[in-house]
Amino acid sequence: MGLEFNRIHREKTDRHAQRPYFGKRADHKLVRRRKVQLPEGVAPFTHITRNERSGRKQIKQKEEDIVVCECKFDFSKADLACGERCLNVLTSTECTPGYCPCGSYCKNQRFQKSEYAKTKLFKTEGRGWGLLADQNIKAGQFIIEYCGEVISSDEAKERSQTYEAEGLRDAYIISLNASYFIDATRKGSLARFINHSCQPNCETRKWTVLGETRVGIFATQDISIGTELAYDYNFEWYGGVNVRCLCGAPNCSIFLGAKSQGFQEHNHVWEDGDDRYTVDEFPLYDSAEDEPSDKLNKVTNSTIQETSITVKTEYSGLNNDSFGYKYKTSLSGVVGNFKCEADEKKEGGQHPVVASGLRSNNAFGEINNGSGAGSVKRPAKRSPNRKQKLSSRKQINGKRVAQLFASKKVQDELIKCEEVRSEATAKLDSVYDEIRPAIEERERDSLDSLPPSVAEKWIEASCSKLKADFDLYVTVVKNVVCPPPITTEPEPEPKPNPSGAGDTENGSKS
Ligand SMILES: C[S@@+](CC[C@H](N)C(=O)[O-])C[C@H]1O[C@@H](n2cnc3c(N)ncnc32)[C@H](O)[C@@H]1O
Repeated sequence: MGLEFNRIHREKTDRHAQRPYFGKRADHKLVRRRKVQLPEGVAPFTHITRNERSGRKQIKQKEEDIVVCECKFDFSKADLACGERCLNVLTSTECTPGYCPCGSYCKNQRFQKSEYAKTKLFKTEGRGWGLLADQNIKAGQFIIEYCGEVISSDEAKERSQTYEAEGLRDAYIISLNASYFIDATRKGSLARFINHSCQPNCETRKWTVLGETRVGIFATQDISIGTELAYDYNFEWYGGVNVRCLCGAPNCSIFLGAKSQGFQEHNHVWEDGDDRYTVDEFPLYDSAEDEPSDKLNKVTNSTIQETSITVKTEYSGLNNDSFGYKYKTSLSGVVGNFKCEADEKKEGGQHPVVASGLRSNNAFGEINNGSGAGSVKRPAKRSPNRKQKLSSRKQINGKRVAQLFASKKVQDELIKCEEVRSEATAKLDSVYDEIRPAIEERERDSLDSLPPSVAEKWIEASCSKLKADFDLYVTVVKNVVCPPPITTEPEPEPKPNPSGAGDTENGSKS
């Protein structure tokens, strides 16, 4: 039964490869706006479940860039369709409707279908609104997408200044990649209410969905109903006000951004690793509710009622002076960045997000690239004179090194390696020139991943170059450590002397 379905389904999928079978229905779902009930006192914003790009249409994924997984659908295990072993899941890429062998049973379209966990807004002590789990959540579970308006870094900078001037205390700008940000201030999902914690129970991860990069909040541990959701903003501090972190965790860094290099360079941090900082010279934001709160404790309904009274105090007490902003970075107008520092060691390629917080800091930072087929690291930007720069970099020159060896055999071997390496370098440069339009197109569209067809070419050329480098270095080391034995050339045989000169009397040669 399972096999039979598989065959039929595959045919159906293939037949519709030209025009995705589920495409229309799925697209229709994508633009749906969900109504959410917001508690009284929440500043108005438009709730969306899909990122919006001002003045631009959604990107249409090219057919050649669709990555089809190799899952085999089995009716008797329909629940496992595109589970954790699905190639797309492993590479943080969602399956494309109409192309997945599991068809409508595919479980790997969580962003597309907005398969969020149940959550609820509540009022925290001193940290504004927060989001709590309204159901038990399993470790690794997708909780919600961080949706908002996708904007350029220039736009983010401008908006950040405007929000600050308007006296907006909380900020909701996170970075999507080097050039783009998600601003959830005016339009966003409930993820915008998730607070920072130094001991979080969630994290952000980037996924490639229909060719676009999107950010989701995932549970890092089992979370029971009623617990506040929090992730580590991993922000960068660029100067200005030092803001107290009210997460209440035992390992709390005390100030938002305290772990960042900017903060540590600017403030005196005790060298023995003590988490105390001198703050005398810096304006310190003290909210009315400056006491650390028990952030991840279960929140009962009565707490929600009680704390909602605090809101008014907090917002009415808003004083622009308390921010005392100084601008230190090239991103002028930015108080402090909530900069993401991706921790690539974590499972599945984690992608901490930069959250901007006017209550504390405005944010600009960068999420690292994702991993996987759909999100291969973009080759670093090359300047026009990159080739020149490359060649001026200190590198072993195989031909020159060859001259240092006495053995002709070693010299030839090194010269050969050097030639292979030069070819690989030239090939890499030409591949880069070839794929540059695709890279630029992706950058314009705020994608930090390359289409697989382009990425494959780049990876192949990069690997050849790396191998050529490696071979050259290994050859040098090998011959330094174990030089071939120096053999003295055998003496040439003397030519027979027709005149007999040089022959001794007894016939032996002299
Ligand atoms: C993305 S918003 C989170 C939602 C916000 N609490 C609200 O009421 O809309 C980020 C802002 O929340 C506040 N915040 C988040 N975590 C905090 C923490 N651990 N300590 C102090 N303030 C925090 C900061 O003002 C920050 O700018």
